[in-house]
Amino acid sequence: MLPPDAPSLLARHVTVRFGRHTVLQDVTAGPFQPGKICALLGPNGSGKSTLMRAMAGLLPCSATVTLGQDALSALPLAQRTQRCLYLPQALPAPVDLPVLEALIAARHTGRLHPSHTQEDDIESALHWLEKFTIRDLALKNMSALSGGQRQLVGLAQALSRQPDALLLDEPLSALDLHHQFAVMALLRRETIAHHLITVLVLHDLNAALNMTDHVVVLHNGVVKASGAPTCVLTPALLREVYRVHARVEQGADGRHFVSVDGIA
Ligand SMILES: Nc1ncnc2c1ncn2[C@@H]1O[C@H](COP(=O)(O)OP(=O)(O)OP(=O)(O)O)[C@@H](O)[C@H]1O
Repeated sequence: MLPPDAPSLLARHVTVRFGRHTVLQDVTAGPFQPGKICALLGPNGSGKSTLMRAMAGLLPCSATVTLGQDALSALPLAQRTQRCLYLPQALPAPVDLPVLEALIAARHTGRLHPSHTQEDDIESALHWLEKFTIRDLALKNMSALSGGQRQLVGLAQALSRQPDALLLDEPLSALDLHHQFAVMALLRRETIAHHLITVLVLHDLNAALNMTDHVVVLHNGVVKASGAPTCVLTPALLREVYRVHARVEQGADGRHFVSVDGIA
């Protein structure tokens, strides 16, 4: 049950230009609801990362971003990041630091925890490593991790900071099938348990269909459609936006999948 005052995230009037190229034109995205996972979809170059970075305050742009009654766009960046955290598509830098320390450093970024003891910090870091089933990496150096392991550590760092809203840019891109499913299931559990607002960029439409509550489709600088995944991903939208002849089908187990017949 959600608390009655649980805030939702809303971005309005997002216009972003790079030189003469207008990437987003007066986009309204949201409200993204607490306790729900929303996938931001769209073809390459459609502006998904740009929209996320604009929502997180990482791009100079005209936009009004609110979290409940609070205008995030009026907050200093450090404060804004505590409430609405963007995890970029690029993997965390392979710094010369053990994973455990990288987790502790992330917990302290932009925030002072005067009441936290070193034991608290270590316990919290181990807790998040455990959740991502990577506790065995605790003492390994960040620079010695594989791409997928770095992505898992980046996600653990992001979740450990406990923002109100998490904006995850292609969080599954370096993960094998097992970890893709495990991470999506973990995100769902955390989203529900902590009334998190989780927005993620996905290219895997099957994951969007089966593991998210809502999708927003970007195309040519505007929101083309938004709503429940199976309602939005129609053959007409897949043809126009993704340029494929395809349809969503349902397997005997109830799960949905995209069946592609060819390129449109
Ligand atoms: N810093 C920048 N300078 C100039 N153009 C940019 C910049 N960042 C993004 N763009 C352009 O903005 C458009 C949208 O880019 P964005 O990264 O938001 O797309 P995306 O939907 O996330 O794509 P992908 O699925 O390929 O990651 C692209 O045409 C890109 O070339």
